[in-house]
Amino acid sequence: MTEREKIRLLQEMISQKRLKHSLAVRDVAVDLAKEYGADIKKARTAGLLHDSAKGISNDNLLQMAQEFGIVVDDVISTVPSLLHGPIGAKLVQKEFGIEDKEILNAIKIHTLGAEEMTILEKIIFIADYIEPNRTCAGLDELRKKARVNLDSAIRIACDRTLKYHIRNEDLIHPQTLATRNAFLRKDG
Ligand SMILES: Nc1ncnc2c1ncn2[C@@H]1O[C@H](COP(=O)(O)OP(=O)(O)O)[C@@H](O)[C@H]1O
Repeated sequence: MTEREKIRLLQEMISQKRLKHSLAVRDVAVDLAKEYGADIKKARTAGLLHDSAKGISNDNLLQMAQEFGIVVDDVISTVPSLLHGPIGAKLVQKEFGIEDKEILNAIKIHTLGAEEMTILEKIIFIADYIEPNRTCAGLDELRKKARVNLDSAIRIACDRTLKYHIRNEDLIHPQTLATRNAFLRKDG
């Protein structure tokens, strides 16, 4: 499938706004892949397709998780949109015919991260966070950090997510804290 064909299919799955975000994540991921010597083609594909499941309703995400045998923990059952990474990886395999494990895993874990991440996984995680359409305060500093120290940028991104959800009095998935602690150690 060419990239143009991928974009055409993706357009049927997600909103225009989400497509704009996906194209921007693709571009930032490519820049970071060049910076860090990662596989540019894989970064491009994973960046473009990371939010393929973002247009699926919570009820359908939960049903698909059951069909795919994806574990739904306590927090995820309350915040089913956390499934869009794992379900997205399955969809990208099924609908786009992508079999590359590294691409699929980068899509799977792009929201919560993991204690150990490949360079591609780190790039997709942080590109999603810093792409230029995101306008939250203080992001420019994180954008600069991502160019010089990916591990530190991931730790800061997790801190920001944790603070945001605490401020909102939201339920928080513990994987963000586990990712944050692991990257604090790497960084320190
Ligand atoms: N650690 C977390 N705990 C609970 N909810 C989270 C956590 N991280 C993200 N979320 C929520 O999961 C959903 C998907 O997250 P994300 O992909 O970061 O959203 P977006 O790309 O729309 O900003 C959002 O509703 C977000 O608020």
